[in-house]
Amino acid sequence: MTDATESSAQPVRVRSVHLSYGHLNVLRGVSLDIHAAEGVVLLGANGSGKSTLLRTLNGLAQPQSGEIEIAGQSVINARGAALRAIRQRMGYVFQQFNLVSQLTAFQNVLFGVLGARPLGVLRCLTSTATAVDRDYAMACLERVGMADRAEHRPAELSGGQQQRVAIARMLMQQPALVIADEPIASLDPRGGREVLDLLWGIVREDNLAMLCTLHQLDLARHYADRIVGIKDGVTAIDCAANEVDNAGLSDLYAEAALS
Ligand SMILES: Nc1ncnc2c1ncn2[C@@H]1O[C@H](COP(=O)(O)OP(=O)(O)OP(=O)(O)O)[C@@H](O)[C@H]1O
Repeated sequence: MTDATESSAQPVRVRSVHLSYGHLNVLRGVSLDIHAAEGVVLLGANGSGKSTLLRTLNGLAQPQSGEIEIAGQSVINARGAALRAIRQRMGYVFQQFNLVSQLTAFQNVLFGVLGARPLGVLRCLTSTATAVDRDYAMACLERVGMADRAEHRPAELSGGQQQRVAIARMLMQQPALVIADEPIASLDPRGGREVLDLLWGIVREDNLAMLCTLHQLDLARHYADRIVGIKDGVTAIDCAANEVDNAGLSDLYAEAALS
């Protein structure tokens, strides 16, 4: 496949994915599409398999059957350089921020791109990153309003500030697809809204595709283009955010029947 075809390919295409952990059938035929510049919120009760589904997208969890394509590239059975190329397209924002505690905010952002290169950690620590990378890291910090905290370590930052640095680190990767796994679960309501405004604002401005798990239905409706809900291992809801009905959402959180 040519680069031009790859870049125009659908960011995420998941078909009939089945994944079990031993006897626990977590995903029993999940399908999901994310189109270019589309923001999708993934809903589902605790333990319904949202994080597992996210982990299948970058090959960290291996389904027993089904198809997964990221930008037209098959993830299942991808190894080595092919898997690394798929992962480089994806930027992550996690519930627990996952910043390196010994590194400053600036170094953590640099790590977003250097972590995948030879001697990447050393370059972050010894300031041997190129001027281009350093300038871009600072621009990413500026974009999330954290340039004045560039030399602070994570322990010196609030949760909301740490998540801003994590968003800058994600931007440093210049991803085509953003995966955000409960990005506000560790923040208070006001801080959470600020982080979601920032994250979704960047995604919209840069025309990125995003898959974001959330537990707040009002926020899902507010930010998403489309809402996908999983229950009992299958895609129970898949519709435009302004079309999702309350009964469907309540049913999503009614007692699950995983076995
Ligand atoms: N590596 C693993 N080995 C065995 N079981 C696992 C593993 N990872 C997840 N599970 C189980 O799979 C089920 C789905 O977990 P998952 O974390 O995907 O759910 P979730 O929808 O993200 O939940 P939450 O909303 O609580 O974060 C759970 O019952 C969990 O205990």
